[in-house]
Amino acid sequence: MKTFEELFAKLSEKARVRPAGSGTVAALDAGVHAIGKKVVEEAAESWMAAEHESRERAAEEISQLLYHVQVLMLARGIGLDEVYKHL
Ligand SMILES: N=c1c2ncn([C@@H]3O[C@H](COP(=O)(O)OP(=O)(O)OP(=O)(O)O)[C@@H](O)[C@H]3O)c2ncn1[C@@H]1O[C@H](COP(=O)(O)O)[C@@H](O)[C@H]1O
Repeated sequence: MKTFEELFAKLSEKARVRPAGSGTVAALDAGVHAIGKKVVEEAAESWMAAEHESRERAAEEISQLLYHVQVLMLARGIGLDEVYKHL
């Protein structure tokens, strides 16, 4: 388990070190368009799970949505503070 900030730190490190076998590195290499499609896909799955499945399944889909949102941020070089200032 990790917090939103801890996951972002981990993914930032993956982007910097680029370890072999990292799904995050592969996603970053695929680019903003492909990452954006994953964000939309996970958003839809989160919605469907929240409406039709268990709380646990919805939480799982939402965690995947948060992951792909963070990858999108990294792909555009957007830091947490740049997002938080709008909250
Ligand atoms: N939290 C996540 C996480 N959530 C979702 N995903 C990715 O999102 C996919 C889930 O998408 P789907 O439900 O569509 O599953 P799928 O259709 O079977 O997968 P695809 O065909 O779409 O790849 C997973 O297969 C992972 O590739 C994640 N990948 C990584 N993390 C975290 O990121 C860290 C770094 O990961 P790597 O970069 O792979 O080392 C990991 O230690 C985890 O903590």
